Amino acid sequence: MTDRVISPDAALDDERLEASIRPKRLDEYLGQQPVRDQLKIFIEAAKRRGEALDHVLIFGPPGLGKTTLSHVIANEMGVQLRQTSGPVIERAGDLAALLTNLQPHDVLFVDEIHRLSPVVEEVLYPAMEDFQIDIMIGEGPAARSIKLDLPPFTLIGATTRAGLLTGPLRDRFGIVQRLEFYSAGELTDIVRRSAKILGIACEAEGAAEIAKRSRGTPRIANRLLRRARDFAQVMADGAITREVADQAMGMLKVDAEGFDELDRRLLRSIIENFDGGPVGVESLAAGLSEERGTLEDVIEPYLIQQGFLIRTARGRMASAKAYRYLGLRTPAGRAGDLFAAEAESGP
Ligand SMILES: Nc1ncnc2c1ncn2[C@@H]1O[C@H](COP(=O)(O)OP(=O)(O)OP(=O)(O)O)[C@@H](O)[C@H]1O
Ligand SMILES: [Mg+2]
Repeated sequence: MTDRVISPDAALDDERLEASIRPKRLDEYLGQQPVRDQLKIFIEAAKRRGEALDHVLIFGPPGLGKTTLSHVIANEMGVQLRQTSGPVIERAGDLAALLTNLQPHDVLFVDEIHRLSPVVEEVLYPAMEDFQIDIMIGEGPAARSIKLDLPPFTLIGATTRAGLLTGPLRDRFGIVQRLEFYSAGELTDIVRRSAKILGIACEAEGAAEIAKRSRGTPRIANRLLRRARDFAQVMADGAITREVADQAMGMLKVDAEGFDELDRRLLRSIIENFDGGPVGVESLAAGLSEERGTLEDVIEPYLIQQGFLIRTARGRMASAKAYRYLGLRTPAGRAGDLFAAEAESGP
């Protein structure tokens, strides 16, 4: 895993500071309006009926707020949250122990739920559907299976890509929420909120500058805010103005699009080594010495969302926007040429 300032993966110092700025209630959870609107209703309805909330599947790229949202849901429901993750639950017995220790209506949060073993998944199905599990007692010919009743609970599963889940598991979630990249306006609000909590002097324009370069990701926005604070304290008078934010980002080599060296290398590699694509994800990953999963989960989604990268059935292609971004001429017949032609014929 690359160590880069705009990595959406959590770093150690993130973990500590994030605890203080992580939203606890739905109205502190900024952006993701459709998700919030829906959950508000589902939570209210479940509470009025005195039931556990239906199982929730949350998916979206790293750092967009899946874990945060799970805690928010438990808080709003007024229940405890137990946290685990797919790879940690090795045996069916581990899952049984977790489930039988829940209080009625509690949330069991399973991060990286796409990494559950098939055996554990089998146990999960009746637990989710009927609040029952079958466990084996004893071994050999004396072994027998007994049914245990579970308290009604809510399973919240998080994953970076819903496509990695098996069909039967996915079907057992009543509520499926997809998190989208945040707009610059939403991220500005998030930066301002975090600055306030951390006691950082940050002007509105400084916050906007940080937001623009955060790859649509709150975790990155909060991290860039802290780096801008360092810069402001040492190189300026402590306040994060637009200029200070701009200089700090320049020093960190995060450009105006929020891209760093790795993004640029990826786009340049497609163009220079693979003739603009299409190129298969494996070849691309090998060329960059990155893991395929990192490429697909961490680097690509934002480049695709922003229209720099196109995913086709035959592989990845650099768009005309990518050529322009790198200051290269767009070859004829490239996707998005229309825009390039318009842009070039302008004043
Ligand atoms: N909607 C939001 N409003 C304000 N801050 C947010 C929001 N979503 C996330 N954050 C901030 O971003 C940080 C990262 O979010 P979180 O850890 O929930 O991401 P994640 O999707 O679980 O990432 P991963 O895939 O790495 O587990 C949180 O600590 C929180 O401070
Ligand atoms: Mg998480």
